[in-house]
Amino acid sequence: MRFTKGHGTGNDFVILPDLDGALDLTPERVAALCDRRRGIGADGVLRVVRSAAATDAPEGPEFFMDYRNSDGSLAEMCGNGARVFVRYLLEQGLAGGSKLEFGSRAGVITAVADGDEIAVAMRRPAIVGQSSAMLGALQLAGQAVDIGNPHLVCRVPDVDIVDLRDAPRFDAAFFPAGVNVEVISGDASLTRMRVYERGSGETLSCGTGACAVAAVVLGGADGTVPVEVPGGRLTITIEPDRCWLAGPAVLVAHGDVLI
Ligand SMILES: N[C@@H](CCC[C@H](N)C(=O)O)C(=O)O
Repeated sequence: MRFTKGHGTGNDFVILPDLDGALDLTPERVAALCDRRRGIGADGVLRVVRSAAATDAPEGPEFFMDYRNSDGSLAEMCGNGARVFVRYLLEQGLAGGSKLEFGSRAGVITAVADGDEIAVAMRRPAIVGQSSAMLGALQLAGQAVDIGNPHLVCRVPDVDIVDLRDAPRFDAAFFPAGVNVEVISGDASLTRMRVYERGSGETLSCGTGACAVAAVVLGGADGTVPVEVPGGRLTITIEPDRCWLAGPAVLVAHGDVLI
């Protein structure tokens, strides 16, 4: 099976071309591919499939991004994955031009490529309430944000001192499908963020997380926020009816996988 490896600000993915939807991509296979010692290693898998061959693709675009977390679970959306997916479509000649659309479980995504940067427009993040999470013995209050997938954004004095090795405990009644937990410091001129992703653990970056963070930092208003993550920098622009996530997206290898 052919694969490509890519990343967006260090949030890394195994990309599997499966244009006709023939692949049996079980959760176990995804977890094996993402295993950093016994597999290729990644935060998630991006299956590239024609919308006509996908069961959950929205009407319209030719291609569908089937995203899976590294534990094999499905997620509604992956912002960095979307940017890397676009880089793959462009580099493989499956799409052309600087503006394109593709399908995701969160609906149709618009993308714009500009040199090293790829920006994707997702739905506008909605602040949906308050909740809290326990990180070890540390209890953090936060704001819950929905951008297709669920996030809890918690302000801390210094993101570097938070221990994200273990999964945060959260209110399962509030987040019945689980949650991605972001810790942030700074302000709208530059926000620092670390994240523990549902289904993947701590990652170097999370695009939808950065959008959720921007919504909280801007207090629900429109605007642009640079978000610094351990893997680099993302720029988030919230408009009245959508949210742009911009940053680098890179392919690093092509190969054959035997597992
Ligand atoms: N890394 C992603 C988010 C991937 C999905 C997330 N772990 C979830 O389960 O919701 C991003 O860049 O947005």
